[in-house]
Amino acid sequence: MLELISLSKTYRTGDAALSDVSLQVPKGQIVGLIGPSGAGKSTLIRCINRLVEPSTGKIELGGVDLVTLGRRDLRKQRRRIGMIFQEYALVERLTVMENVLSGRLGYVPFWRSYLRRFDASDIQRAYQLLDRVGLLDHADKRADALSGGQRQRVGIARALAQDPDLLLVDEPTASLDPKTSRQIMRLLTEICTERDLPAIVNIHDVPLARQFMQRIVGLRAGQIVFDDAPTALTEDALTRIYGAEDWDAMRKGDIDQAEAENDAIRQLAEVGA
Ligand SMILES: Nc1ncnc2c1ncn2[C@@H]1O[C@H](COP(=O)(O)OP(=O)(O)OP(=O)(O)O)[C@@H](O)[C@H]1O
Repeated sequence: MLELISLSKTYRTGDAALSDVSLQVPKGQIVGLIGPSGAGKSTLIRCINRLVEPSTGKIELGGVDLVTLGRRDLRKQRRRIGMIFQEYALVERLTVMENVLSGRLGYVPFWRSYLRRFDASDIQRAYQLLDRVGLLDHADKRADALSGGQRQRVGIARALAQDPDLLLVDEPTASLDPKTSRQIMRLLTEICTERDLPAIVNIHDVPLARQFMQRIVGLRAGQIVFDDAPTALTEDALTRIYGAEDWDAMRKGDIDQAEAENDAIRQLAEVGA
C-alpha cells in the first residue's frame, strides 16, 4: 500500500504546489489523478519518487518512509517504483528487448550493466513481459521503428521488469490517438489487477479516466477536492475541480473531438461503401 500523510510542497519560488495532501492507495488499485493545469499533479508524482523533495509530510510505501531516505537507500527504494512516461522515455537506438532489460539495471552490478550483461532469468522474464504487452514478435526491432502505442507498451514492460511495488504513470496517452489510448489504459488496468499493484495515473482526459479508473482523485490548487468512484464524478464535482469556466471549455472540447471522430468514421465508411 502507498500512503501519503499530510504531504506539502512549497517551491523556493514560494509556490505552494501541494498543501496537506493525505491519500491511501491499496494494492491493486488504480487511481486517476485529475485537475487543472498547475493543480499539483506532477508535483505529487514527483514527490513520491523524490524527484522533487517534499517540504513536509510522509510518504510510505509498504511501511517504508520514502521521505527520510539517504541517497543509497533511496536508490534501492526507487527500484520499487515503476515509472511510465508520456513520451515513453525509451532509448531509441536500442532494441525493444534492450529497453525492457534496462528496467533491471537497478538490480545488476555496475560492471555488468556497463557491459549490458543480464542473467538468463532476466532475459526470460523480459520475453514473458513482451509477450504480456503483445510485442513478442518485435523484441529485436529498434525502438524508433515502433508506433506510439507500441512504444508505450515497451515503456510498460520496462517498468514491470523492475518488479515494482507501485506504478507512477504520467499522462500515458497524451501522445496517442483515442483508440490506442483506450488500449493502453485497458492494458494498464489489467496489469494492476493481475499483479496486485497500486498505481497513480496523472491523466488529463476525463472521459478516459471515467472509463478506466477505479477511483478518481481531483486536485485543485494543491488540495484534494474530490476522492471517489468515477460514477460520483458529476458535473458539479467536475466544476469544483476545474472551475466552471475551464470545465465548460473542456466539455466542449470533448464533444468536438467525439464529433470529429464520428465524422471521420462516417467518411471512411462512405469511401468503403
Ligand atoms: N520547479 C518548480 N519551481 C517552482 N514552481 C514550480 C515548479 N514546478 C511546479 N511549480 C509550480 O507548482 C504548481 C503545481 O505545478 P504542477 O506542475 O505540479 O501542476 P500540474 O497539475 O502537474 O500541472 P499540468 O497539468 O499543467 O502539468 C504550479 O503553480 C507550478 O507553477
